[in-house]
Amino acid sequence: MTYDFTYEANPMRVRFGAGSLSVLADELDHLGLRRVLVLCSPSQKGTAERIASMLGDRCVGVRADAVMHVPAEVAKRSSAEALSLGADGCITVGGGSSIGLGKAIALVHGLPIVAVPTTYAGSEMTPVWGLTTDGRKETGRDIRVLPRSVVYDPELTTGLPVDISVTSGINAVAHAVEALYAPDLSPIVALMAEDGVRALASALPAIVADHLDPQARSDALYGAWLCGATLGATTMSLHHKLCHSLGGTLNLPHAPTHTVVLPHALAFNQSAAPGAVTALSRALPGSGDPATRLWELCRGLGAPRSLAELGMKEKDIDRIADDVTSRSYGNPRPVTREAATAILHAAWAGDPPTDIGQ
Ligand SMILES: NC(=O)c1ccc[n+]([C@@H]2O[C@H](COP(=O)([O-])OP(=O)(O)OC[C@H]3O[C@@H](n4cnc5c(N)ncnc54)[C@H](O)[C@@H]3O)[C@@H](O)[C@H]2O)c1
Ligand SMILES: O=C(O)CCC(=O)CC(=O)O
Repeated sequence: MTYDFTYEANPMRVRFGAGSLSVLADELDHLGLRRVLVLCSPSQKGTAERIASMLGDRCVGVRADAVMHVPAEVAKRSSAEALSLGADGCITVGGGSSIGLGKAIALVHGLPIVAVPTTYAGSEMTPVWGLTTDGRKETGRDIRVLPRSVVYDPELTTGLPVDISVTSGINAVAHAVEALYAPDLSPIVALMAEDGVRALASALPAIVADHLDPQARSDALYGAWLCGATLGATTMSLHHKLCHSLGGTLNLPHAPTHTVVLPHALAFNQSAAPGAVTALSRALPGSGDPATRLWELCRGLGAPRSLAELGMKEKDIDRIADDVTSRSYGNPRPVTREAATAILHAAWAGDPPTDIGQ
């Protein structure tokens, strides 16, 4: 094989292990942080308060108003609070919504983030921020929003409901799938992507069988770390653009939307991404092409199958197709308005994935 690639490692520390929440204060010492604000979603307030009491007077407050897709007004309010409390950093505990709020604050005030992820979304591994203003979600890259330290404690994920575990796990798989056909893929990222998919594809059925299974929870979080790192290292394509448009414009739930759309976007791209097909065929169980294997895996996990069941109306297909074809991004196959409409229609209806346009 002839290699030709660029790879840039993201500067951050990772502490991984059951019970590793106990090293959080060490991480603050390492970064020289003395006055941190803890951010979380409303349902994670208990964990956030536990962290606040562990940290004592090094914690200046808990803010529990993180919500999906980071509405600009929530970001503005939390930034003002961080400033007025004199915070020198933020701890984000929870999923991508909490980390997204920390990133919005970091983008404006440069406050460093220590992330404690409790879903598999992978935002903690990326310099990618997202912000929704007037129903349009914008994303961008800025190294200031990359968490400086990430504490992965699988024990904090045992309470993650099985349905969220499943969809969040497939959200992670989506990062690895699109990394495998990204224009800026490198060999090390390909290894991470394949192993991340393998880890999640074996851990998720075990979590569905027993959500307290410590090995499965550890394997799933390990897979989420790898998949998140691939998102941080590469440029995402059609699948992520479709999901951002569906989430930002129609406020569809992030991880379930990824779960429904991924087999269809992959089915469309497979013929133009032979390397991704080979890697995914090694990593995913079952037989047939990777899109079909993924569809079958999701079926076995009891995941949602259609955008209709997530609340999307058929009449919205045209609007989203217009939006994704008006944006510019790389994709292994050119995306026509007709193809975008057909992919969205199949995902809306919950049809099995087929190679639209062949
Ligand atoms: N910028 C990036 O790189 C990136 C990557 C992935 C996702 N995201 C963003 O992250 C958001 C979605 O993240 P998400 O899917 O993690 O959803 P989320 O953070 O909204 O979490 C989903 C729900 O699960 C709850 N929850 C989280 N951890 C829990 C636990 N251990 N036990 C019980 N409940 C728990 C949360 O409180 C919330 O109600 C979206 O806004 C998405 O755009 C960003
Ligand atoms: O919405 C964001 O913050 C960016 C999200 C992203 O690129 C990964 C995802 O859609 O899961």
